[in-house]
Amino acid sequence: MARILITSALPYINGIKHLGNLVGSQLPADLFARYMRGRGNEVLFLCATDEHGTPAELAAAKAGKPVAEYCAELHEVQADIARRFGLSFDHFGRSSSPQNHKLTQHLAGVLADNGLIREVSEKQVYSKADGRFLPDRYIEGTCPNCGYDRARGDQCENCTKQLDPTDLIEPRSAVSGSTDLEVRETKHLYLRQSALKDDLDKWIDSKTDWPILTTSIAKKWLHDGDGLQDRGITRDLDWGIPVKRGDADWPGMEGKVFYVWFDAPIEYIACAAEWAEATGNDWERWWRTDKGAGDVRYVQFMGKDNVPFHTLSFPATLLGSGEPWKMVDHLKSFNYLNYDGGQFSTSQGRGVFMDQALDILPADYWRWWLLSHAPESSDSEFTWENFQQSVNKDLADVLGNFVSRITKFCRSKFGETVPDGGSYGAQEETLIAELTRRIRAYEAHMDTMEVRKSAQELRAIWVAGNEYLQTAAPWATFKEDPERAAMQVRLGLNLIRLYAVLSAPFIPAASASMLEAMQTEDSAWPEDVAAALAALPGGHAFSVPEVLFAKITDEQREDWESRFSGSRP
Ligand SMILES: Nc1ncnc2c1ncn2[C@@H]1O[C@H](COP(=O)(O)OP(=O)(O)OP(=O)(O)O)[C@@H](O)[C@H]1O
Ligand SMILES: [Zn+2]
Repeated sequence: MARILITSALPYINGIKHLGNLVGSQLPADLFARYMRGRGNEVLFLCATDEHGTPAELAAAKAGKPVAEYCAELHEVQADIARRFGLSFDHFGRSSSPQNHKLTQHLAGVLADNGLIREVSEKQVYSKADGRFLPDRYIEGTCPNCGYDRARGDQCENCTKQLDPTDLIEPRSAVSGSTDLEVRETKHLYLRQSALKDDLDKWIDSKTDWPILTTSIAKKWLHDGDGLQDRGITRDLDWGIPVKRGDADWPGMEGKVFYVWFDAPIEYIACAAEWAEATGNDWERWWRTDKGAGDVRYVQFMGKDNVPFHTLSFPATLLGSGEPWKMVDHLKSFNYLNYDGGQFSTSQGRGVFMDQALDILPADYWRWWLLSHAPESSDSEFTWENFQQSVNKDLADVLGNFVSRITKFCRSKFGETVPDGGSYGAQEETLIAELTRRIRAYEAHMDTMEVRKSAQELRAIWVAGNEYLQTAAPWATFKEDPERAAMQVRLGLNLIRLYAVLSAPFIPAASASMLEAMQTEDSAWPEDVAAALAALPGGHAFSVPEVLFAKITDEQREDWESRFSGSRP
């Protein structure tokens, strides 16, 4: 039994996530966690809301709530939706937790002790009306390059020119619109990533099995231009983790907080401490190599935009601390899922959001489509037509139909118990050989987190059962050779249990219904396929389940297509 630590990129707090966020992080992480548990491994699967930073403050202001209250509420909203999507976190924490405050301050202190933090004096725009410093993207004005009047302080989105806030003509606060701005001097802490460049480079080079998407992004940031740059890890904000050096105050840093990208990944560790406190477990045996984490395999899941922070910044924090923290072993990254000819966008409310998805269909329909179309080797696109086709074909016609046919046929000829009698012939031996080959291939793809290939193989496993049923045709056999038909039906009913076990990582609710219909709690992984297909013996009672997957009609598709064509209110 292996020990596997799994984290998903932390969903940001300022709203409900869209299907792109889901398939780029939490959902494939859940697939892997469920699979690894199914194989009998010890798994710790962690996720949390990422709660600090300016966007959270502004979203709270818009909602007319204090930011702490807003975050607490949105955390509950996200936790509830995650549960309804079947995301099987062992703990869903919060980056604002006391555990994360303590650990973030501790790591900053140790980095400073190791000479890896320097103080930098900077000029930043201060808005008197708002009573705060404004991050670049919250300053708007006219672009000096093209004259666009809503250019942001970091970039003009009209002509794409990169800007500094001081380049803008007639700058104003994007928060209040106030033009009463001034440039003030302020001091910040920088993490000396450049000093860790060679160590990081060596560490990345030792990861020979990482996706090219992951290593190419890391290498680009390490070597392009002047190479890896030092990074500011503090901000002039109210909401966040106060800058402290361990337990001690940090002279000159009063009133400042750590930058959200410094504390968010540290929450992966703090989240385990939250879990330990809630459950009485020991978190250090998952995270400290001097305290039992030496045999842990740690896998992270995220979309491509998060890769630099996970391959460079967070490892710089851990390596630089000189403490025996567990470092990531495998980093699975994803390209983007797009929505119907454009991009998913939280700020523009474009696409389908997790709560809306669950309003129209159960989680398994979405889980199957999203995972079987995961944006692995390139970006992929959600269209309603493709969604309808895949769901109807794979889930309704192949898997659902198989379950319905075999259970209903058995009930009509043998009653609701697994029939006795008959023995395997050549056809059954061939099927078992094919299933064995395919299940071993499925395991290999799941082990290496090849999400689409895993889905393809699982579908092929379902198809093999359907084809067997079609050619064995127990309804025809029954007339001449009822014993043989009994054996065919018994095999078919056992296939339902086998499918439930294999499919659980993708479609956990449907799998549970299948096991319930088969009246069994035996969800042992089929190491030996022939033995697995004898798990339900003659005489075992079962029931005919409700329709597992209903087909999506053209009317439904058209209705949803128009309902989700604009932006979320
Ligand atoms: N369209 C997408 N397809 C796949 N993954 C995505 C997509 N958009 C974001 N992600 C990933 O979703 C995860 C959660 O992201 P987060 O909550 O920070 O939202 P985000 O990146 O700000 O997205 P958005 O700007 O659309 O709100 C991250 O790992 C991110 O890389
Ligand atoms: Zn411009």
